[in-house]
Amino acid sequence: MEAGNDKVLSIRNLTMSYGSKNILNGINLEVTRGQIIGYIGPNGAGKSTTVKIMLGLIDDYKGEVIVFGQDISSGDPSYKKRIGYVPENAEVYDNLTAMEYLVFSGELYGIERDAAQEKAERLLQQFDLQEVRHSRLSSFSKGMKQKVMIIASLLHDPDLLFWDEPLSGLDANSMMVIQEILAQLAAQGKTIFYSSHIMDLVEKISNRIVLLVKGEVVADGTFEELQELSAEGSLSGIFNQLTGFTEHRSKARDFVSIVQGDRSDA
Ligand SMILES: Nc1ncnc2c1ncn2[C@@H]1O[C@H](COP(=O)(O)OP(=O)(O)OP(=O)(O)O)[C@@H](O)[C@H]1O
Repeated sequence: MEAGNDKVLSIRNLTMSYGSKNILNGINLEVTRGQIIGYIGPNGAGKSTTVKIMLGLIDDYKGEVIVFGQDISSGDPSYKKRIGYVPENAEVYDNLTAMEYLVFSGELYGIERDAAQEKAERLLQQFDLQEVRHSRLSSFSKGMKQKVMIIASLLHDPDLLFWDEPLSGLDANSMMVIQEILAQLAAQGKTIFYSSHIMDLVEKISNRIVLLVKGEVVADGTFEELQELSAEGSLSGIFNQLTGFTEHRSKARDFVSIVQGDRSDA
């Protein structure tokens, strides 16, 4: 633990471009232990790019990124041992069985093979997946795969979690369990960075919401604080307003009237 220091992550003036296209335009974020951050924004806003930088996968950024007190540009990868990651899409592992994938993931993080296997078995059982643990991931439903990815990200009991759309495909009961797991992990001082397009869920799960638009943070606060910025009551309404999208009603009205036989161009 970082004695007496609650700061987990610090991003200062982060900019990044692909060729001549500016993707991140000066992001500043300070994150402390126990926060569940809903990291949201329109497609292409730069969410995954920011996460990839924090994971050390992209290094040609400008600005400062400090994780657990370590400037990640120093080249020392040790901070990654304390990170868990659920990628949006992990189909590359489809040919492995659930157990193979989990043991492999555990070993990557330095857990002994037997210990990884035992912990994986117990966690799979919690998600009712023990009977299919030796089946290939390619035969799993989307929600089953997501559960395996979630277990893989937690096997080494990390302090910082990056979850990219982790609950897509999960049924309502499983979502409630995961939501509760996140709350309990955060209460124990873990930090969760959570990217999703499912606004109702972000609203429920996060204790802080960061909205990114065109590579800039346009809102950062609790859901209640964001509500003060907007006339809208729900997070999806706030999202629409702050991203400048206000035509959903007129678009829907036009669409429905065409469906119902309106032949005018109006
Ligand atoms: N490898 C790459 N080469 C060139 N441009 C890229 C690359 N990866 C991402 N981009 C561009 O960077 C921008 C930000 O992409 P990013 O994936 O970070 O967005 P995002 O907010 O995660 O979007 P989504 O919600 O769709 O996942 C987009 O315009 C995308 O086209």
